[in-house]
Amino acid sequence: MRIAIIGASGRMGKNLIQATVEAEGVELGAALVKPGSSLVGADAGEIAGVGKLGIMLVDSIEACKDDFDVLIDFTSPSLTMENVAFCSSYNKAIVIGTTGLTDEQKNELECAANQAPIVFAPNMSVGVNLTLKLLATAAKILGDDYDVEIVEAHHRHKVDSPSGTALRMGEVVAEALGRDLKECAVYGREGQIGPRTQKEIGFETIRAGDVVGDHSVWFATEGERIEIVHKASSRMTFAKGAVRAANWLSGKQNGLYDMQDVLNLK
Ligand SMILES: NC(=O)C1=CN([C@@H]2O[C@H](COP(=O)(O)OP(=O)(O)OC[C@H]3O[C@@H](n4cnc5c(N)ncnc54)[C@H](OP(=O)(O)O)[C@@H]3O)[C@@H](O)[C@H]2O)C=CC1
Ligand SMILES: O=C(O)C1=N[C@H](C(=O)O)C[C@H](O)C1
Repeated sequence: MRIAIIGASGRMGKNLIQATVEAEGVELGAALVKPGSSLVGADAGEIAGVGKLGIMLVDSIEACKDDFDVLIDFTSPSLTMENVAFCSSYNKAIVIGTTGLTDEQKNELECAANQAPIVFAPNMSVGVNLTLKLLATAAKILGDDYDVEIVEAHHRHKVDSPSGTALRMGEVVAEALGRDLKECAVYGREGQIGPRTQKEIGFETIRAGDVVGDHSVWFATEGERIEIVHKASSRMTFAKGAVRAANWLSGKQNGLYDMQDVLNLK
């Protein structure tokens, strides 16, 4: 599997280059940066701190389309949607880690998946994907007596809120409780808000310093509370998951998959 990484000089991009180089069964085919970037022509390995790889950074996906089988995209929603259109028109696989997509963009992914195999997941770490299973189990056992609150913390540069992972955690818990997250989610309370309603699922966001990604889900009732917590301490956990997903896509039929499929957790 030849992998192309777009957003190669970004926080995740550099980790993705390292994870690709370290993984078996895959190789780095291309690495892309923003059009006009001063990094065009630089060695992708040197940018990622893993030494020379002989793969020069480029700024056009069209120009390197023969150099890869699967694109890994951790960028922004609008760029990701352009890349999805490109990959589906050339029947290339794509692994998407970008968060903050609108409902309309998520629907477009479902259509594009008729023409290309796609893995789309807000969090590629094994730990978070196991946590999603634990959350469904906890919610089913605890039921409506326990208030659910989801607290997430990320670095100061993150642009979307709540995190994609927090939203997915909310969806999993809501589904297990027979609720629709769109109807029961409450974001960032402030002012004279009155008492909590029984079925709401609250989201709180912290943005500070260099936090890689913390998620904590509370189930609280009179007399006790349970907290299910995941803390990422390195972006390599996401990058390794994305490369695993890229490798997993080899020979897969067109369709929309997530990390639960990749990790066989369904
Ligand atoms: N699913 C998961 O497991 C994870 C998901 N994420 C998500 O991944 C996304 C990226 O996060 P992060 O790496 O921190 O963000 P960064 O801003 O560090 O990286 C994004 C990169 O994309 C580049 N870029 C922008 N436009 C283009 C373009 N037209 N062509 C090529 N490259 C372009 C940027 O370049 P420039 O800097 O020059 O603007 C930047 O290097 C976010 O949505 C985040 O939430 C993050 C971690 C884990
Ligand atoms: O932007 C980040 O950094 C992260 N984004 C993802 C999200 O929005 O859930 C995953 C991870 O927590 C890091």
